[in-house]
Amino acid sequence: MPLNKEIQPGDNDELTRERLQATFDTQQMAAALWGSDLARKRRELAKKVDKLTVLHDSKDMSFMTREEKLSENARKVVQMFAHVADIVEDPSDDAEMFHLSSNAIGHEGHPFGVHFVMFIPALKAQADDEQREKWLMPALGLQLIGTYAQTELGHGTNLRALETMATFDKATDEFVIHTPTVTALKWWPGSLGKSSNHAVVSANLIIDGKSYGHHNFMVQIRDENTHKPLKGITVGDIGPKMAYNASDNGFLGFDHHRIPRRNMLMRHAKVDKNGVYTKPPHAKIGYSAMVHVRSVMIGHQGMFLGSASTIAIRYSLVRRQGEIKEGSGEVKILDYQTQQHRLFPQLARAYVFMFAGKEVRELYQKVLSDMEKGETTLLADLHALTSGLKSVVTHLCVAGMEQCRMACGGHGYSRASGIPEIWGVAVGGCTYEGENMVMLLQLARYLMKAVKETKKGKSLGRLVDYLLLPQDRHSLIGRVPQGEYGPHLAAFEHIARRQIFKVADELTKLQDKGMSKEIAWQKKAVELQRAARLHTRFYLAACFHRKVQSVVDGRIREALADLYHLHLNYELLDMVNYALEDAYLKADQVDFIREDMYRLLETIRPNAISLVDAFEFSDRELRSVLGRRDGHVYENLYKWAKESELNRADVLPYFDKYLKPMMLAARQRSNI
Ligand SMILES: CCCCCCCC/C=C\CCC/C=C/C(=O)SCCNC(=O)CCNC(=O)[C@H](O)C(C)(C)COP(=O)(O)OP(=O)(O)OC[C@H]1O[C@@H](n2cnc3c(N)ncnc32)[C@H](O)[C@@H]1OP(=O)(O)O
Ligand SMILES: Cc1cc2nc3c(=O)[nH]c(=O)nc-3n(C[C@H](O)[C@H](O)[C@H](O)COP(=O)(O)OP(=O)(O)OC[C@H]3O[C@@H](n4cnc5c(N)ncnc54)[C@H](O)[C@@H]3O)c2cc1C
Repeated sequence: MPLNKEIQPGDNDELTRERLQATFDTQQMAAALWGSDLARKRRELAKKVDKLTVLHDSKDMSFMTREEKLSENARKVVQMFAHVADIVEDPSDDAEMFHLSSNAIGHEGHPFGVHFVMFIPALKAQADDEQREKWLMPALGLQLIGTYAQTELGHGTNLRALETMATFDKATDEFVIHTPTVTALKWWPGSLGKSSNHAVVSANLIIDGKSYGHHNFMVQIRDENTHKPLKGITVGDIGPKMAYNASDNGFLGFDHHRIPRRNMLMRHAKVDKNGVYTKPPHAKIGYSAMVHVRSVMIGHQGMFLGSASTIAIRYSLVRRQGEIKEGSGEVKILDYQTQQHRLFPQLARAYVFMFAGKEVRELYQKVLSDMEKGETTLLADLHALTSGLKSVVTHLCVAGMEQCRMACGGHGYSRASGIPEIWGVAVGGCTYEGENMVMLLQLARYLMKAVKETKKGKSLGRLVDYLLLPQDRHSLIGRVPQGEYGPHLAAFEHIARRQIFKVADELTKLQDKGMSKEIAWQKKAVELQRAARLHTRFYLAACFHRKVQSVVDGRIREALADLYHLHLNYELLDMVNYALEDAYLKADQVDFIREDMYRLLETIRPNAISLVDAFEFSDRELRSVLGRRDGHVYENLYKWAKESELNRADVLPYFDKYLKPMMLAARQRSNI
């Protein structure tokens, strides 16, 4: 059977020749990346969106003001819901809906961004049956627009310091929601500024003067018809951001605003009409919407890096600059070893982040169904895993995307490349849903607990059972037959385990000297977050291994294995200092890793375009002139530049207003 190679009439010949070299079928690789069902659905929905002009951008968003962006994406999201039944197979499938929104709307935000990613998940996990009936159904039916208002101007990380109050008034059976200070203003919630009319609000529950910590409350903030803020509510937009500017992240204040008692989300924690409080089965069950987003972010971030890699690799096959052999003509920039070394490891990361995203979603679904039954044993594992992955993946994604941008030279800096916007959206992920450093320390807590269990000969679970294994003193990399990569994965494991035990021992020593647990933790915090990173990078490498092993088709497995082996080599070199510290690796082994990595760059080179084609991003979804599937970059860059708002007239008013009078005056002075 012929292999699918994504060749279409009118394509740039250079790219066609590249595509013909592929050793595998791109549609089968897409199935490995997305899952065969989702890959098929993506392909079909992209075709349908192409035909539905109401879903198309009315102009490039780079040339729009914020208000135009908000209005444009509100228009498109409404059209998207109006046509949803004709486009997707299952509107309740988050993954399919995400791809529809990615094609039709892009990633700059829209009024329902937080509605679907946090508001609804919060209701699903925390509202009781009656409350689900009251709010979840209307929310799913788009009768209201919700947001998730937790962060305040003064505090985002330290949730225990949130100041918004929900004081129970027994006499009226209501909560009084109040913002006591300026720092207590809710700040940042997506779509709050101008779009939402409801919010899940985190506030301190106070009953008879006693605080029970923050809980979630449903608050209507705007009138459903006039959209004006309700009495006692102040709400607005927090202003422009690095990116994500089609989202109206907002502020929100309450002046003794009253809501019924039953507006507290009461699936787990409860308050009855007498003010009697019932504790939830797990203290952090109210954090479930955050865990939900952290779990979806992994795959999304992989997709962002996949988009940037697609743009940079396709462009690097069109762009020619300089000669390798004098007189033999300018080469494609992807033929430079430095360009391959810059881009292929990012491509490999994009692949593994997408695989890890799938694994973590499966664990999330399991925990969610357990929670329905009041079972919370796996919550700590999920929290630890998502905290580490969220931090490592977002960090490596933005570092990788920056490599992609630089690899496109000057044109990468233009918004026409599409990279600045996706970079800006992805980098937000380092901060939202828990600042990365803070979340790494959450994982470190879990790892330190795991060490304690290990010392008793027990394991906390599958994610950390490698801590029970003995340490090898020396690596076998380069000491076993060429082509065996078991020792590479063992090196990730060794490095993580060693750092985890090292910092655990250091903490114990400090405490043995009389230092308090908290101060010892501070003294070792940098080392602790390193342990969390190394653990997560081991998890990612092991996840890549699991994926390669699971692929049945030989050609796909071989092409994926090349990426996997590159990943092992590149990441090991990135963290090689840890393996040199205890002489686990010797200098000749580091050289071996390097040489093997250079060999793999050459092996991957002929498959490069097909490895990015396999993401199957449509041009509409990619929104990049450089990353166009057909490779016709230059004529389209020129066309794009002509759309610039500055080109609407040959002479703009500021010339006559400022520059001309200055030059005239200067000329007059020089004539005197
Ligand atoms: C259809 C799909 C469309 C998708 C479209 C996607 C586009 C979307 C784009 C953008 C959307 C952006 C949306 C962004 C939203 C937000 O940012 S919402 C706000 C998020 N805020 C945070 O993440 C705050 C971070 N802070 C915290 O989570 C916590 O404060 C903390 C740092 C974890 C500490 O909490 P706390 O002080 O309460 O707890 P500790 O005392 O430190 O720890 C006590 C123990 O609890 C354990 N713990 C903490 N959290 C959890 C949890 N979630 N689950 C389980 N266990 C938890 C912690 O580990 C401690 O355990 P131990 O005592 O055993 O060690
Ligand atoms: C694009 C975007 C969208 C958002 N959407 C929402 C939303 O929909 N709803 C919502 O409620 N919020 C939202 N947020 C807010 C977001 O969740 C918070 O900004 C985030 O949790 C970080 O909190 P912070 O801003 O208080 O940072 P800070 O905690 O002030 O962090 C500043 C620095 O202090 C360090 N630090 C803080 N605490 C510790 C610690 N314990 N140990 C070590 N270092 C520490 C951090 O590592 C960081 O370097 C959004 C934010 C962004 C950027």
